[in-house]
Amino acid sequence: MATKPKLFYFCGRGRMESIRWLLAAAGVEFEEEFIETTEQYEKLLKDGRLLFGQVPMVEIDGMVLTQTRAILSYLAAKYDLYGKDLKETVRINMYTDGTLDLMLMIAVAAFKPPAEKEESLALVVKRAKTRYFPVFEKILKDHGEDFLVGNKFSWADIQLLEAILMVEELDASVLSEFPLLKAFKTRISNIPTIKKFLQPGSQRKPPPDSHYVEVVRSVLHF
Ligand SMILES: N[C@@H](CCC(=O)N[C@@H](CS)C(=O)NCC(=O)O)C(=O)O
Repeated sequence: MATKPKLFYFCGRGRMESIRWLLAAAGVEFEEEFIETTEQYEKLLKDGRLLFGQVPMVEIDGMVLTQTRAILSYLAAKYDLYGKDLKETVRINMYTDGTLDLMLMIAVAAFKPPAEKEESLALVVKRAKTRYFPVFEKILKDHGEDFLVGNKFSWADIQLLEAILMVEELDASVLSEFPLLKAFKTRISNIPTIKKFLQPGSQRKPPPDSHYVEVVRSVLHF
């Protein structure tokens, strides 16, 4: 039997969370090793397992993968969540690059001092409302289909739901002007693998708290 993919990261969302979402949505079980100490991180470095000295790192199919987007696109292709041809794939890449940019703003904000953090998170909500969500609302309106690309469930749908839920944690009414995104959220949340991932006790991680921020800071020395 094939071994489960193994994820190496901190015990928090950060750059790994979209990888967890994609695996969970594909119905793939995975193991996690949480980095909690400098010694653990240095061992990974010393053993040459981190290509550019960074995590996320994922062991899968006999490979040691790093670079978040590369890992996500490998998983999307492997689990048939990456469109039926190059034209669908590039659209999925555009949509997921957009939602990754938005979610990275949230991840980075956790490490800022309180006043700056508040300002950054307000900007996230503004960007979601004015830059990102109008685009996805229009895509759904223009083609009238259930999914973002090719009328088929893909990585783009999974990551848009992840982004919507993250922004809703900052502003629960963020979808009030986006009726099609509201319906999309309900639809995608009810896909059985995703529904399961959204239940308490899954490998989904909570928003960053002060403990998470402290661990990352102390392991990475910043
Ligand atoms: N482009 C990389 C960036 C990875 C990255 O910056 N990882 C951080 C943790 S979230 C890290 O390992 N930082 C340590 C360092 O850069 O030395 C990716 O997307 O995976």
